[in-house]
Amino acid sequence: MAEVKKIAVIAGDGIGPEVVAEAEKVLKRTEELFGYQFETEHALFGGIAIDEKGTPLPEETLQVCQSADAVLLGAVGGPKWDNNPKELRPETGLLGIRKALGLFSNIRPAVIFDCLKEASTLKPEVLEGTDLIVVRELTGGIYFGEKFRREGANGQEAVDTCVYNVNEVERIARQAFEIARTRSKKLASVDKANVLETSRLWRETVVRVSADYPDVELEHVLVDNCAMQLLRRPSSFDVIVTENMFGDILSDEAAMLTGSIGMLSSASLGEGSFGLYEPVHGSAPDIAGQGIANPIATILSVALMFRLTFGYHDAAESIERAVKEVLDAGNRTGDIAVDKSTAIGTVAMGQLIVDAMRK
Ligand SMILES: NC(=O)c1ccc[n+]([C@@H]2O[C@H](COP(=O)([O-])OP(=O)(O)OC[C@H]3O[C@@H](n4cnc5c(N)ncnc54)[C@H](O)[C@@H]3O)[C@@H](O)[C@H]2O)c1
Ligand SMILES: CC(C)[C@H](C(=O)O)[C@@H](O)C(=O)O
Ligand SMILES: [Mg+2]
Repeated sequence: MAEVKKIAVIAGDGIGPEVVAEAEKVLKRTEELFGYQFETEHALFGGIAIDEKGTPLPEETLQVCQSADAVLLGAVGGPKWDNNPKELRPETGLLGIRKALGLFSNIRPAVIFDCLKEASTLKPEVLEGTDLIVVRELTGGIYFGEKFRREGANGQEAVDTCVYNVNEVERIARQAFEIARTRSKKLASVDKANVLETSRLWRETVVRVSADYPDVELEHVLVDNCAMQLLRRPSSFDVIVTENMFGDILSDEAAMLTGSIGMLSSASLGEGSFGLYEPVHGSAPDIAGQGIANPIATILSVALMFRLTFGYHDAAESIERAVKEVLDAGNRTGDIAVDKSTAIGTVAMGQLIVDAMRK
């Protein structure tokens, strides 16, 4: 009998609950097919937690996550809470949970399915051979530096500070080199070292760490150039490592190589095997409640959880193969459909994937 794995499930807001429900069906099917056992515990987080508990990250939610082996998260936020400075500030919500759980490394693979090339923003010949991962530093940089307002000579000023220490850069660099080692041994470190002091420290540190990885070919790319090269020569990238805000932006850009942000899964990791798994997309208030969100990013996040936290490679492969089969058969949610009139909904897509899973 396999050991019971505890998974904290945080559905969140907007389309979060819709896509997480499909991912939970995948967990259940995995138990039936492979005999693995999962104990799920649901917790409130984000806007719904503000409404019900008065805070985006209640203490009990943090405890549920801390006592679990992994966290499955949908998405949080929405217009109801976003603009109220007292409510869903990212620093108390998403940023707070990442920091509290020590999740400094955010892995965002952009997997291109051949049959979806028609949905991509790029021409098929430019996309050919593209398979890349953005490794985003997650608990430092301008997101976490001191922020304040002050009265300046010309009126009110707002200040966001960007801080990185050498240890923060070194640990993410080492992780990216390790990942590159398991792939095509190419690492692009993205910074803005022609302008930013944090980027100069970043580059120096990556260069120093690279001495321990002589088998990995390292290139440095300035972030503005990287944004352009991602559209010009995406297949020349394999692993991209970058700081928090650059990684946020570049991973949304990379999503469009796959056809939609509804396809991009992610893993947020710390030092051990514990991880938080979530789609890269947000709560999509514009389509929430309509049953049309693409659940594939969340379902592929479960596959990442199986690989990176549990080592259940057989079950991960079963999910990934099922997703490919369902897409190859022509099934599309609206975001990846060329002919929108043929699009299927969230539940139908989830069920097709569950039904296609095999041992
Ligand atoms: N990790 C998270 O929880 C997370 C991530 C990003 C944004 N957010 C929050 O989500 C809210 C909305 O943010 P946004 O609109 O900038 O970004 P978003 O990712 O929610 O949506 C951007 C666009 O992509 C579409 N989209 C996103 N996911 C989709 C899916 N699965 N299927 C089909 N289409 C999809 C949306 O309909 C929208 O048009 C904000 O409150 C933001 O702070 C949360
Ligand atoms: C909602 C926001 C705080 C978050 C981020 O910037 O990290 C999101 O965009 C993401 O990519 O997970
Ligand atoms: Mg983002």
